[in-house]
Amino acid sequence: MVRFRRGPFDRSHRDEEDPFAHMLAPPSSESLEERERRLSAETEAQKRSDAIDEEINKQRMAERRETKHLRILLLGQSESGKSTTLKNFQLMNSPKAFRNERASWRAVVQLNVVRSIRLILNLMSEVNGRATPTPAMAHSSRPETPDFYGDHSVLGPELLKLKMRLAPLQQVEEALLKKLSPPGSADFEATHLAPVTNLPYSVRTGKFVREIAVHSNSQWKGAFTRLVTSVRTSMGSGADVDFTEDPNDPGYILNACAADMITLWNDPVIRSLLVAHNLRLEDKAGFFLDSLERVTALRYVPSDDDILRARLKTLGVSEHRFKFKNTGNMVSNDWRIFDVGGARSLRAAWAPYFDNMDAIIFLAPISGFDEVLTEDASINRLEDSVLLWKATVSNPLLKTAQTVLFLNKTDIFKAKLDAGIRFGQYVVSYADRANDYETASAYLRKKFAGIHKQHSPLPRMLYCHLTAVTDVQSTQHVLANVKDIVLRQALENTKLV
Ligand SMILES: Nc1nc2c(ncn2[C@@H]2O[C@H](COP(=O)(O)OP(=O)(O)OP(=O)(O)O)[C@@H](O)[C@H]2O)c(=O)[nH]1
Ligand SMILES: [Mg+2]
Repeated sequence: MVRFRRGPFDRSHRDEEDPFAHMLAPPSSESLEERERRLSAETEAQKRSDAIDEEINKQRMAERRETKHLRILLLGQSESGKSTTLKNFQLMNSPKAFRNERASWRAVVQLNVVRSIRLILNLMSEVNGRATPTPAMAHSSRPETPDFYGDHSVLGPELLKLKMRLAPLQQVEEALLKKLSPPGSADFEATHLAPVTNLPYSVRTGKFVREIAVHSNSQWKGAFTRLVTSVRTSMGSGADVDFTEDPNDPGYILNACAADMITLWNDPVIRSLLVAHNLRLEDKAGFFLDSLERVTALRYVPSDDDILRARLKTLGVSEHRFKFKNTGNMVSNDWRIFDVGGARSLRAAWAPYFDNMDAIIFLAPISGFDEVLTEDASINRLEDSVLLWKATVSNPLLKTAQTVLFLNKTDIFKAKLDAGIRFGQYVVSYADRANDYETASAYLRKKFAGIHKQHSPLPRMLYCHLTAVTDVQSTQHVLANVKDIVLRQALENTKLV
């Protein structure tokens, strides 16, 4: 019979083959007394060995607690409010550091202002272009809208002069972009807004006008280090920050254009033109036109609220580290929060971060029910959020993560419903239910919860909040709640509860 060796732990042959077995065996002449002494010594040795093992295990556990950080991933479409939520975390955790960065955000607010004004100027150019059709336009295949020749009559000479006087804003834009991302840096292309063109408005606002964006791992705030170090009060109003020391500060031109910008924004003709073209600037990201006097002041330093409202698109994925004080030391107080770029083309970069997340915060901006995606005008924003939510909750890599849903931008959602925009016109299944905030938000809550329940690979809780993450107070409350949920789960995971 052929015998197979079954491996190193095959006991049937061990004694014959182990060269130490013979040496370690008790002597054959061992007396009963000697045997007892030997066994007692062996028991003692075993106890010591067990104690050492236990100590090593304890150390390992402690090390694991120290190195195992709690991980939260922020997900959602572009402009859903992920980076704004991150700013709230920063404000909650280290308000001093957050406020020390005010100087950096000043340029972003200024860029936001320029962008809003440029949207108005672009619209004026288009309307003006219609007033004096070139022969090419006259033969253009572009369908004539009923107001094709009508708009020009409303743009009087005063408005046209105003438009010319605001032309230097383009220089401001260039200067600010250079500050945020110097030429040659990886961000220059991404941050660069296209110059004002004569392309039709719909085309310019679609593909050709790039949004201000900064790569998540770039050091754009570093460009402002000199200014940051000159911020002498980190908590105060920043009144003693002197930007006027810099002769090239774009704030000079912006300040000089302030009165004209205010006149333009408050002009009733411009307002009705915006309404006629369905351009609700006040709902757009980075809207500061109602605070022009304040934000164009030479010594302007953004408030907390301004920083939360400032819009800077994220490219890539960025990791942010926090040390939160926990109750007790059962779990790590080391937190990592991951902020991703939400535009469609950037979503492929998310997947490597799905593994091992303690929680995801998914932001669905419910105010987008009547809007389309900037990157793809054929897709309704709310529909995109719903599909993204479904894909997220059904992802097997995220099955053990706690799911927190923020139905965000409730302030804009409410304002739209109050203004008479009908939810049921865009969400057919809503039919003719009441067009009020309570009914519509409850409907959305139920729909998102239904998808979560139906598509989660494992049964799990859903923590859903109606949020406006630009509102610091209510958001801090919600985030404290999220922190508790993550901590509680982490404690359960360590089987210490
Ligand atoms: N009114 C209002 N504005 C909001 C709210 N949440 C975010 N915003 C604004 O919407 C804009 C977009 O928010 P971000 O946080 O930059 O969006 P994001 O999800 O990080 O977008 P990407 O970086 O492109 O993926 C910013 O100007 C915010 O201030 C909200 O609840 N209400
Ligand atoms: Mg972002």
